[in-house]
Amino acid sequence: MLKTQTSGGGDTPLLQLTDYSIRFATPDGEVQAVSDVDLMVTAGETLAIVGESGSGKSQCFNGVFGLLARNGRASGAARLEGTDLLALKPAALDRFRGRDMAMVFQDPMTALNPAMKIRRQLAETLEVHRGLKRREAEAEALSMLKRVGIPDAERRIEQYPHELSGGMRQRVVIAMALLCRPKIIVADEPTTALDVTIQAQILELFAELTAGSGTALVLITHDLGVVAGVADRIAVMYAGRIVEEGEVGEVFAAPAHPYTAALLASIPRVDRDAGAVEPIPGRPPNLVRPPAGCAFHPRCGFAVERCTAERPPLEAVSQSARPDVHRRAACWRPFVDVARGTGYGTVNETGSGSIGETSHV
Ligand SMILES: Nc1ncnc2c1ncn2[C@@H]1O[C@H](COP(=O)(O)OP(=O)(O)OP(=O)(O)O)[C@@H](O)[C@H]1O
Repeated sequence: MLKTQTSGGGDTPLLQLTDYSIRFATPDGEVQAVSDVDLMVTAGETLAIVGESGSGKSQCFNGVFGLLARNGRASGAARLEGTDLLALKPAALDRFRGRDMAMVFQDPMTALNPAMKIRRQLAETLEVHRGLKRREAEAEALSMLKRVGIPDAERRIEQYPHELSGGMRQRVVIAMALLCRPKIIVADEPTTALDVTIQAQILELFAELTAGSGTALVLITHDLGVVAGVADRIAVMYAGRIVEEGEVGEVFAAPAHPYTAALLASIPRVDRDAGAVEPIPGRPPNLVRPPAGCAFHPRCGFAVERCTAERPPLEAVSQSARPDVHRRAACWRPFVDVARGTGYGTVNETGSGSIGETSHV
């Protein structure tokens, strides 16, 4: 698969989340869905956001797009090229959506109008966001449909969404997102509903179409398999916080946080037999009353007393092979030696199950 060109975390931020939190008011108390996130997305990069179900991946970006449920509230700052999106009035935020930033969801029908032909839906996007005249808009819509690989595009463009397959509908939604030449596209589990061969095609398409265009892609997924092929960087979320962040190859080879290692060990991999898959013990915490200290400590085989009482900050853990890419972990016992390619995952594989002081960085 293709990888997008990127300069990683070193450039001027396109999107910068600072002290960013999301809370939901519920009868049981406040759900701490996203907490104190500091995250940067740079132009042209593909950043994967991964974590178990309920870890806050979707809400984190729903908040950026102003799409939280009524009981939700985002705080901190979410700056797109310096403009704090959280401070904008709905009408102003609306102008950013579609034009500067686009979101692609798992179900393409959330973005498509079932009663409107594809031609009109795509053309309308261009008329509204880029001010194109009808004829121009329709011509560009057709050429984009061809670029996203819809066969027989001249005929398909005259159809309604229900006449297309799921994979084709998702291609239409991607076409719609790309038509406005947004600075950033957030794709939330864009291929989960599709069959496996189509999944790979759609992700390759995304990578191809964003590569070189300067458009940043944030890929939200619980499927670590898709991450390896298309993303440049990865941010791992647990209980609403980023627990590890870094260049994909490095994080996969030498996870610095026990949760990342556990997540990697919990998925089938082509280089290991099926028996090597180890589900993560225990359950994700209740976000109304998250555990004190590190939220992962009740499930962590490496926790020490400090982990139960003090929350570890997200801090640089090593001299990365790519110094322009942040490598951070929120762990009191981060364990990574990039030069030797060791991390928590490699500890498990050698069966030692513990870490030595000398290996700390
Ligand atoms: N409207 C809401 N009211 C209360 N809690 C909510 C609301 N919406 C989401 N949450 C909670 O916020 C937390 C984060 O949810 P989020 O959808 O971001 O998780 P996720 O990591 O994207 O999971 P998934 O992969 O299952 O979509 C979850 O605990 C969820 O139950």
